[in-house]
Amino acid sequence: MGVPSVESGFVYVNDVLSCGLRHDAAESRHGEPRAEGRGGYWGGTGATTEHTDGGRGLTAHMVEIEDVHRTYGRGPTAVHALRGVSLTVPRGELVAVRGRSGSGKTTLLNLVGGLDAPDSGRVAVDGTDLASLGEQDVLALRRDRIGYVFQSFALLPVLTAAENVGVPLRLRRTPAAEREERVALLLALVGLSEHAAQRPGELSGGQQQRVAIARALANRPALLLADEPTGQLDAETGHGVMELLRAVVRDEKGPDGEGVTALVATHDESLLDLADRVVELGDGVLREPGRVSSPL
Ligand SMILES: Nc1ncnc2c1ncn2[C@@H]1O[C@H](COP(=O)(O)OP(=O)(O)OP(=O)(O)O)[C@@H](O)[C@H]1O
Repeated sequence: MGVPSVESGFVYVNDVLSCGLRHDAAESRHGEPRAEGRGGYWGGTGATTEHTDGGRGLTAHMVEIEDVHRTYGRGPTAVHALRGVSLTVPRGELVAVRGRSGSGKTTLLNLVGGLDAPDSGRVAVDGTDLASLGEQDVLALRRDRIGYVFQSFALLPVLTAAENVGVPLRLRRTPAAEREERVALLLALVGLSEHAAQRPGELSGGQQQRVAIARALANRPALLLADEPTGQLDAETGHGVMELLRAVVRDEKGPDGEGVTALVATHDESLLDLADRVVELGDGVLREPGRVSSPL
């Protein structure tokens, strides 16, 4: 069998990036079809929410989740992953969602990332109600406005660090010179300029996650969704990666001066002090530590 080409790598990563956080999201673990046809997303007209700041026309909240329910399966084996979750994430904040394994963190991030639709309730991202978007609009939102960071890094092993970072730019057909400039800048941002020519297998786990964060930033997303980004790293390396996400949310600005917002799922207690706000998922309900009940 021949060596996989860069092009086949793009096809793969396009799948990964457009499928987002959970690679098996296209079909549920129980064979349940995804949201299409369930009366969920991708049938609508693109309505926006109303609470704009009046100046730039942006909503105050990057993410608005209102009384969202999501159940997998039916009958006695049904799993009520989310049971009336409400949450707002203001622009420019880093919000951490913590909760034990199986508490619904990935389910929540999938809904925000437009990979799945709630059974009921409302999810709005960047001022747009996702239920009002058609499929192509959801794809465009994911490609242009959201960056994903996975626990497993999801880098292409045949590509160098620089090529991995450049994949989203290639998918958007960004001219080579512009692409190379942005890749160099991003690798410098994550402290990996010296490692540009190395492949993932030649990098440590922490370095690989830094490459993945640089890739997530390539298209200047307004929202970063990170699902257990430190889950495969030791405590110290994980803290470094979380500090990087913190710095990105504090310092990075898009071409229009807009900052980055992040929603990060983690069960690592040591990372929580870096968040602007921590919310906790348990039994399908969201709580702010110290508070008794949602909504938040
Ligand atoms: N596609 C699916 N089909 C059926 N059940 C699912 C599906 N996805 C998640 N679940 C169930 O929903 C619940 C919440 O899962 P979810 O993956 O959102 O939790 P999590 O907090 O992200 O867990 P982890 O930290 O282990 O990744 C679990 O009981 C899980 O088994």
